[in-house]
Amino acid sequence: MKKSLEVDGTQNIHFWRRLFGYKMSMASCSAASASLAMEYILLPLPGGIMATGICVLLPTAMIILVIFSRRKVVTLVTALLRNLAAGVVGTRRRRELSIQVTDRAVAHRALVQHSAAFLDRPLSAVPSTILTRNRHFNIVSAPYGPYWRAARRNLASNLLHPSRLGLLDDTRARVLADLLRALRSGAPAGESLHFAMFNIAAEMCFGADVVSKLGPTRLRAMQKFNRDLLLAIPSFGVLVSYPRIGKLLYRSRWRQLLALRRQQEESYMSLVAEVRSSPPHTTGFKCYVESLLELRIHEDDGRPFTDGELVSLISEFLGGGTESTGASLEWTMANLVRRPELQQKLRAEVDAAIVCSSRESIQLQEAELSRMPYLKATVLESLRRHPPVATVVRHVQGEEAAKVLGAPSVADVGATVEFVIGEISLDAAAWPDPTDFVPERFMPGGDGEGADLTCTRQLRMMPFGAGRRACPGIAPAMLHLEYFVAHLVREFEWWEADGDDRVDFTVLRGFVLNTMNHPLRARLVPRQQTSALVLHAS
Ligand code: HEM
Repeated sequence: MKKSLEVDGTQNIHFWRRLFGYKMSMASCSAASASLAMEYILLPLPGGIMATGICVLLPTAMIILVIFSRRKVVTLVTALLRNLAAGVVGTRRRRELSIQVTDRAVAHRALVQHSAAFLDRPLSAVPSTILTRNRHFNIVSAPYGPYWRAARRNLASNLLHPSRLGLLDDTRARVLADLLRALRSGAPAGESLHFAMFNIAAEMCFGADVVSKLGPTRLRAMQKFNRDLLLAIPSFGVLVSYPRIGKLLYRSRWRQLLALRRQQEESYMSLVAEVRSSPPHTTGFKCYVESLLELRIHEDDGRPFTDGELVSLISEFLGGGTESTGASLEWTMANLVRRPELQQKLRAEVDAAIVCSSRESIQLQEAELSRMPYLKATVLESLRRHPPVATVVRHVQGEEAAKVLGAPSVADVGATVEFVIGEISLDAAAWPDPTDFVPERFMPGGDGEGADLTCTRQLRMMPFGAGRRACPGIAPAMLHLEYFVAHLVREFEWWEADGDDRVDFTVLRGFVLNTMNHPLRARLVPRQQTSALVLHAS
């Protein structure tokens, strides 16, 4: 197995880290080093020498570690046994490369210019694909083909298309009112922002009537198990690669997976039944579930989605779409709390737009938002500096991919390729002082003026991915981020809290998304003049 590859911005990453996930390799330095020692020293050797090596390495490592800590010995032995049982077998079976791309030119070449060779993702670690042995897909996990096309087309053109977003004005207004009420009564900022994004997605998914019957307690419970699932996904990786052995060795993970899936099925299918029994919408906004129930996959004998597929698609919609938007909203507000001068500049723009508004409504509409360049610049800078999704992942094999990656063996053995979104958008050649938070970059005359989020022309940041499998949720995500940021700075002055509640930009590691490790806390001072401005305008 080729151990290290540094070609044109790509590099091989450790098999063991991929196998056991970030948490595992970080859990104990000794276990991680032993894993790496095995990977580098033992695995390339013939069976007999390898076994002898393990016999030498294991007792030596134990003797050294006993001197330091007994607890570490236990961790090491457990890790080694698990590595031996699952990993060694696996390494001998699948000698695929694992490649990281941090160079934006390589990313553009691969994902946009040669997108046909970069269409599939590796096996997904979501419960549905593990439990059904890769038969129930959602859009993210589906291989490029008829099922993916039908499901993606339905989502992108029926629900998320920019022309449909105006139909959600009432939903946005309702969720905003709930959010402002919660913040005025002292609810914690970070959690409230995430819940607001979940609330919008739930209405888009099941319709306003069904969600209003649910009530906030059940909605919060749904949000919680969605988040628990996203938190657990990295640890399910081993169950995907080695379902049989993984199930035996990681019993608690297996039980957690079953419990999460059961919760999803019970909760979502009862709501699907309610949507089914409601009269269909002939005009206005049609919720996601309604569109899924009507859809037939023509390329697959015109069949409808199965219940298992419905649960997976709903889970993806509620989980992926809301946690990423919620994380981005939280990062944006955290930067505005830390930098009051940016907040002031943004507020001046928002206030000016409201004074100029000819309507009585206090809700900012898409038309007004589109006339706020500094608002858009702030959201874009937040997505560049704190991209909520950490990596774009592809599974590739064949000549074309091998050529683009500069790794000839990819043609035969294949590779998992991770495009590291955060590093790509911190390229100092594209952005001066890349780690600074500077919305002005995206204003007229700035380096990022006219930034292309679809990355078609050029790739300088890729928060929504790139190519044919890029995120279909760009339009609603941008609209909701701009809408909520504008109203939040209009309604409150956001000041930094004291002590432990000061803004902490540490990222929660080991999660599939880049969210704040310490949820945002802030001191919110309601602004009285807002309603006066609106009255003046009307
Ligand atoms: C700030 C918010 C969001 C960010 C940063 C984000 C980011 C991403 C990224 C990086 C990908 C992978 C793209 C690739 O592989 O090239 C993705 C895929 C996807 N996103 Fe989003 N997303 C956001 C919001 C949403 C929303 C609101 C939805 C809608 C419910 C959504 C639905 C999806 C789906 C279905 C895919 C899979 C696309 C496919 O495989 O064809 N996302 N997103």
